[in-house]
Formats: sequence, structure tokens, C-alpha cells
Amino acid sequence: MAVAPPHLFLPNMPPPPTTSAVATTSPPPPPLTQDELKRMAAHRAVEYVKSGMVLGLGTGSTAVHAIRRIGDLLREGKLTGVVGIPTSKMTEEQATEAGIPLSDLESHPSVDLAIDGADEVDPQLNLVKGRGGSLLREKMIEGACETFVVIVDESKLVDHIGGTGLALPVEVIPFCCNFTVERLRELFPDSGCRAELRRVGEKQVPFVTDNGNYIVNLYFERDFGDLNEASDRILRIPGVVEHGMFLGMATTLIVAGKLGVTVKEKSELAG
Ligand SMILES: O=C(CO)[C@H](O)[C@H](O)COP(=O)(O)O
Repeated sequence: MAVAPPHLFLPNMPPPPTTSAVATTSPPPPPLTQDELKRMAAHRAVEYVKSGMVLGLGTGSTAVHAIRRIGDLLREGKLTGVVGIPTSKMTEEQATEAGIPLSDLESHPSVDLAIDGADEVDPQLNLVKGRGGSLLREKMIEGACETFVVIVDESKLVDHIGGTGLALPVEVIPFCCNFTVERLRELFPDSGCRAELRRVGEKQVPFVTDNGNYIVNLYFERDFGDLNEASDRILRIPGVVEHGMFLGMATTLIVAGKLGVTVKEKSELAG
């Protein structure tokens, strides 16, 4: 049976021997980087991929590890016949580079499995996504899949989504976007809500999504209450296309942390 490396305890593996002289004289290995943790979570998720599946391919620095891993397995002949549906133009490029055959939701309206990262995950597997700006395509594709595996390093775990002071992204159409920003700002007066159009570059031009839209970042000083109610209120504003709360969509959560990788299934949640 494999033995866990000294810096990492993995479930189902015996701990490393502790009595050797090496253990007392060697310097401890450096801690795993955040990127190594992301890769561990992604590789664990790819174990869910089977030949012939239609796959939703996520966007971001965690999802790219899954894309590369799937590409490697295809090249090695360990996976065959998979088709990927990319959730962004960036993912499309990465998947093409990895050699994954691509399709879209019109040709493949039901997706077997999607793998994607997240910005925040609460204990009920509700997510904030879209700080990378791809929330609309992600929500369309991940909403069409049977199994949605979320992969994160442990820094993404929160008690309440939207309660970290970091952005909850909302995709809006460019037409009179400042009007929409104001409407969003007024929406949660008791929660200290701040709404800002996302801007990029030296000239601070609006960030443009793959769909030609803009992103408004919402920041909350205090809890904004029921998530489904907040979702409905945001979506009722004309000019809003979609928001980055993914409620009840994730079926599996894979978290990589300093103590190893853990897997949580939605079906195991109480209530
Ligand atoms: O929702 C997303 C992009 O729209 C990403 O999944 C999310 O931002 C997490 O990204 P990363 O894995 O780079 O931390």
C-alpha cells in the first residue's frame, strides 16, 4: 500500500514512519502552494470522467488543471469519446490546446458531468462564481448537467456566501449600464450594498464578458438574508442578465487542503 508523503496525510493511507533519522535531520518540505492544492482537487474530480461522456469544462485557474488532465488521459488512450462544452472562450482555447473535442449545448443539450471552480462555497454547496467573468455560460452549461463537481482549495470555504466582503458578480447589458448599477445599489439598503461596474486596464474601461456584456460587482457590509429571495430580486431588474450565485446546483464538492483531499456529496447534506 502507498505511504503518504511526510507533508501530506491522505485518507486511506497509513501515516509515514516517524522514527527514522531522516525525519529529524531533513528540513520539512515546503507547504503545498495554492496552485498545487487546486491541481489535487482537479485531478480527483477527473476520476469521475468516463469514456463517452459529454463534459462541461469550467473556467479559471482550478478548472484548467482538470482540462489538462483530461487531455493527458485522452492522449494516453485511457479515455475515449469524450466531448467537452467550454464555459468561456479562454476554456475553449485551453481545451483545444489539450486536444479535447469540443461541442456546444445546441448539439449536446444534456451534459453528463461538469467540473468547475468557485469563488465561495457554503456548507450547503451554494456557490459564488464569476469573479473570472464567465458566470452566464457557466450557469447555462452547469445547469444542464447531471453531475456538477465543484473543485476548490480550502480558502474558498465560507459560512455564508456573499458575506466575505468580496464581490458578488452580476452580468448586465451595456445599454444604460449606470442606470442598472444604481438599481442594483438600491436593492439591499439594509445590507450596506455597494455596486461597482467592473473596470480593467490603465484606461479603466468596462470589463466585457464573452457575451458582450458588462459585470457589476456587488459588495455587502452585512448579510443580505435569504439567498433565493436575493436571487429573485436581482434577476427582476431589467438590464440584469444573470448573477453569480449558483444555488443548489453543485452535486459534489472536492476540497484540497493541507490535510489532503475531501469529497462531499449533496446527497449527504442534512435536510
Ligand atoms: O467562476 C469562475 C469564473 O467565472 C471561476 O470558477 C471562479 O472565479 C474560480 O476561479 P479560480 O479557480 O481561478 O479561483
